[in-house]
Amino acid sequence: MSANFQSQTPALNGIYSGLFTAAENIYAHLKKGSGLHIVETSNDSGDAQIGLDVIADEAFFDSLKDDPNVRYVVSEERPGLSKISDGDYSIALDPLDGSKSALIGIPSGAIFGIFKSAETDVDFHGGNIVSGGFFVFGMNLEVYFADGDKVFKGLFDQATSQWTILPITAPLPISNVWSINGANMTVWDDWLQDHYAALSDATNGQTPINIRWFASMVSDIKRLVLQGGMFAYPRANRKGYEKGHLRLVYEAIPMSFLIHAMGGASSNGQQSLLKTPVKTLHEKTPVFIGEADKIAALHKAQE
Ligand SMILES: O=P(O)(O)OC[C@H]1O[C@](O)(COP(=O)(O)O)[C@@H](O)[C@@H]1O
Ligand SMILES: [Mg+2]
Repeated sequence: MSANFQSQTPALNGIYSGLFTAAENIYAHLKKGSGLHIVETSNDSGDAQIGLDVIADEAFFDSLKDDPNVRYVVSEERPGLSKISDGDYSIALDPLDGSKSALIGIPSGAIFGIFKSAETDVDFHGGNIVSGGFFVFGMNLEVYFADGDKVFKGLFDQATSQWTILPITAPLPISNVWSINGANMTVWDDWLQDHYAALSDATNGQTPINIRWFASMVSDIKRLVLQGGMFAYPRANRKGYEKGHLRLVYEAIPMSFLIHAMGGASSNGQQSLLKTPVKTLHEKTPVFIGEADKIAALHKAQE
C-alpha cells in the first residue's frame, strides 16, 4: 500500500493505511473469485453470509489490530466492540457491502466510519464521527471519503500498487435521479407514497424522477457523489422493514458524513442521520441521503 494522502488529523494516517491495505486484499480475493458462495454461517444480525463477508471482516481486523490509535473495531459481521488498544479512535465497518450483488458481478464495496471518544454503542453517533466513506470493488478499486470537512476520491493502480488520492472540491451535483427499491411501495408511510407519486408523475408533460437501483449501497452512493440525486431506503409497514433495512452505525452515518461534507443532507424521515441518537450497534434506520433541497422537500411533505 502506498498513497499520496495525509489526513488533517495525523493520528488517522495509520488507520487510513490499514483500511486501504485491507481493501486491496479483499479486492484481490474478489478478482480471483474466492469467497463468492453462500456459507453455512450467519452474522450476529442473522444475515446469511458469503465467504467473502468473512474474508473481508478478517482483512480489516488484521490490518487495524496493531494500530495504537485504534481503540475499538466494530463490524456488521461481529457481535460487539473488539478492543484493540487505548487509542482515541474507533472504526465502524461494513466490511462487504452489497455481498449478494458481488455474487452476480455487480460492484460491491466496504463502508467505514472513524469515530472519536467511543466507549459504548451509544457513542457511535454522528457527533463523534471524524471520517467516513467507502471503497468500491468494481471495474477498479476506488475510495470516496470525507476526512473531516475535506472530501477525496482515490483510485488504486493494480500495476504499481499505488493509490492516487485527489480532492473533490465541487459541491454535490444536481440530478433528477432517485436510488430506491420500490418493492415495499404499497406499505410505505402514506406521506412517502404521496411524495413519491408526485415526483413520479409523468402526466401533463411533467418530467418524472428517474430511478436507478444497484442494490449495492456503495454503488448507489458513488452515483450520488458523482451525479447527485437522492438515495433512499425507507421504513415500511411490513415485517422486517419497520426500521428500513440499512444499519445506522456502519452504513447510514458514515455515508451521511461524506454527503454532508459535500453540501448534501440526510434524514431518517424526521431528522438528520448525523443527529440521530444511537441505541445499539446493529440497529437499523430508515435512510434518505442526498441533495439538501430534496431532503428539505421530504420533510415538507410530512407537514
Ligand atoms: O435487497 P435490497 O432490498 O434491494 O437491499 C439492498 C441494500 O442492502 C445492502 O446490500 C446492504 O446489505 P449488506 O451490507 O448485507 O450487503 C445495500 O448495499 C443495498 O442498498
Ligand atoms: Mg451493507
